[in-house]
Amino acid sequence: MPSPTAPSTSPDAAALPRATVLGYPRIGRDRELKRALESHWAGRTSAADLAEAATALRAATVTRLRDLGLTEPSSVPLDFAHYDQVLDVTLALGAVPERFAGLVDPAASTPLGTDVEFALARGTAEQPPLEMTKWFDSNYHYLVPEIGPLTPLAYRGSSRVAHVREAAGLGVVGRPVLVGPVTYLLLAKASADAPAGFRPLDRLDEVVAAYALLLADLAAAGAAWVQLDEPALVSDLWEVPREEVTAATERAYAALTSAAVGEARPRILVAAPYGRLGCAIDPLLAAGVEAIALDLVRGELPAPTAPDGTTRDLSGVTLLAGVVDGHNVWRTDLDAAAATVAALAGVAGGPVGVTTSTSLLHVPHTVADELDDASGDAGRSDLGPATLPARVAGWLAFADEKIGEVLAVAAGPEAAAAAFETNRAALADRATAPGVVDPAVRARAAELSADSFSRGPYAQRRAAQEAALAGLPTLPTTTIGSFPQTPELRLARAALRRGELDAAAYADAMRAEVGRVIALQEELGLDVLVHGEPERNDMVQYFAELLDGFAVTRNGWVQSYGSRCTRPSILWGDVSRPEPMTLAWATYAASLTDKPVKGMLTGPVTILAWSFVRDDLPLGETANQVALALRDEVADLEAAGIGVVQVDEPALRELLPLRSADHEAYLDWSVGSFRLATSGVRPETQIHTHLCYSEFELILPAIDALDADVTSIEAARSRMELLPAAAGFERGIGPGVWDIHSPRVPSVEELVELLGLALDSVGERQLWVNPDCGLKTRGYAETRASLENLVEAARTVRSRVG
Ligand code: MET
Ligand SMILES: [Zn+2]
Repeated sequence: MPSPTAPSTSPDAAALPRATVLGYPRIGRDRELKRALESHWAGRTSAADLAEAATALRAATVTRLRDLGLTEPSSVPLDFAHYDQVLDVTLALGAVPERFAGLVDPAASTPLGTDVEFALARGTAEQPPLEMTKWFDSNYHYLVPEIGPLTPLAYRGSSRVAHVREAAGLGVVGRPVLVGPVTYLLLAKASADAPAGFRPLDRLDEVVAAYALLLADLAAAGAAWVQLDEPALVSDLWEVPREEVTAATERAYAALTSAAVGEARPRILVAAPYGRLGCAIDPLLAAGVEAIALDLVRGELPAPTAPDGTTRDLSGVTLLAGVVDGHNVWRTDLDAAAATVAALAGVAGGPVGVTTSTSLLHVPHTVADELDDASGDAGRSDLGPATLPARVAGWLAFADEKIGEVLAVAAGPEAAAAAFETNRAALADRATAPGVVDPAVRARAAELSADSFSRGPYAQRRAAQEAALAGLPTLPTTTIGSFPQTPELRLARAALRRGELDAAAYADAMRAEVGRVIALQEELGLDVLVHGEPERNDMVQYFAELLDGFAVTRNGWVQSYGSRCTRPSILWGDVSRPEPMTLAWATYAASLTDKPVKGMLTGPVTILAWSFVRDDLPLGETANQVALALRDEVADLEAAGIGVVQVDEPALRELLPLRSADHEAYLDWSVGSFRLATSGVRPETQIHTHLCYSEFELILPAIDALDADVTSIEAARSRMELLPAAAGFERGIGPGVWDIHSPRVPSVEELVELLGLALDSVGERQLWVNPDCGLKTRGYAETRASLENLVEAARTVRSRVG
């Protein structure tokens, strides 16, 4: 075991700062990066213009972080990426998939440019981009590396080196941040040409050799510390068994620390955000990394003994206590955080640093942008009227405010007495504010019994539904809910927001669209119709705006992927439904046709997953509150004669905890909340659900337990791969046959073929015919052509099965 070089905790250049953050939003307070990227992609600006804008944004960020108080050496994280931090490592390693090889000169070892970067991120006319998937349990998406036995893996230079020099030019010793080698390879998938059994982790040694060169480059540029993010260590969701992950971690970091600190490398901080590190700390200790950042919001203090009974020696390592939540927007309880830091110092046997639990990538820039200009607190006049109640804003800390919290905790309750005092007052205000606890909501939740979560036996429901929906053919056709969001619809919404269109005129425009969507579906011959969701800006925000207990921000943008941002709602109080939310649209649509119209709701888990949730109530209880509001909506729809209701849960897989030990509890409350929302109906009312975006094998039993009468699920891209595993399903299932992620129109033949594959696994009485997901991002040309083919394919297969 290499002997660790312990950094001292005295304030010299080698010491890790007492206060830092693991990362900062990259998109810019006014989404400068988004605009710079999109105008470059649209051909309006050159690569040099983009580089200039990005340099200016980095300089503004470094200066801002310093001005906010991150003044110690190495306390400012340098984590800027044009598009994605995982893609940055792919570029540094030259790990370009074979299909893009033509873009790269293999002989040269120069850094890859933005042409290659954006080809991998966005695809080219000929080649599809890297796949994109969710980053741990966040709503950020990274680009999945594709690694095979022959994929190039040699250091080609990293943009971080220039970023270190830029910061130095501003008088700041920055701390470059990179995804670590173990996490990089665990996030990768085997390339299409890799032999069976090949795993990207098999190429660890080459990747580590490349990182060693990168580290040397960073040291030469003046970096005293580097931060390597290893969130993979807190997760069990890998195909590679944990012992192998542990062994790989020790091997990788022993190799990296074997170089001398100084010219050959900076000191190494390994960050383990998003959960409990547990025993995965041992290989890091054994390898002698200089510092480890622990997520103490989700995770816990290291136990004094390792599983083998030996005492853990923490004397050689600096620990950073991640006590400020990087993943949510609430003010930290500073007293509790200070106590946790003290407890960690007790375990560590010496002083520890203070940081965020994760990068601040997941929260907006600053609460100041949500305050009314009149508040005088840096209010912005260019953002329109404030949308967040001022009182709620007082309970929040976004990225900039969280930096203040880290500094306050590091200083301690005496030195930062004023900050602690303000904090206590804000927390007390939140605890007692009306709406945070709504006695009527709590009373209703307390009355729930097992009956509230279950419907009658399926056989009985099926018979009742067959009678109620007697006009439906076998293999009924339907869509997932949304129809194309045309420029006219977006313009109408913008005009409503600006006050140029009044609510009545807006509603008329939406009703007209519902009329067009119903007429189109009748013309195409679809069987179960939808109203098309024209009135919804977003499938979660639409409900958040109508439910009590939620607030929306005006500038609370968070990067979702590349240049895309979302503005999650903030769930701050007990949830209830002041009035029906979708009823008028559904009944209007139903009045235009004799065919069944499917009501359309977003499920409780998805509403929580895509909002900032409260931290003062267990998620399961919040989910039940949302479920009860939805249950009332379902009841209203049923009473108004809507006999089919779909409750979408595309995020069911996304919230699955990273540790297997936590799965059961999660699936219990998440499945429970869906059942609570949907089980109040009569047997003849048909409940649908819809899932997409993820691989669902792992949670098939939970999907079954939702007990929906019909489940539509994304399946076209994977060519029905999931279905054999779903063979035990007895209820209706609609595997998507049209991949709606591109404008490509699937032919009747290929749709027939996919339906044939589906029928290998599920019975013809169970099979529904539908696209993979909603059509809101599609245009009408391909929508019409694809749905025509879909209806035709269903007819063809129907005539075969009789
Ligand atoms: C991401 S799932 C989307 C479901 C929604 N009903 C729609 O059709 O858009
Ligand atoms: Zn979907």
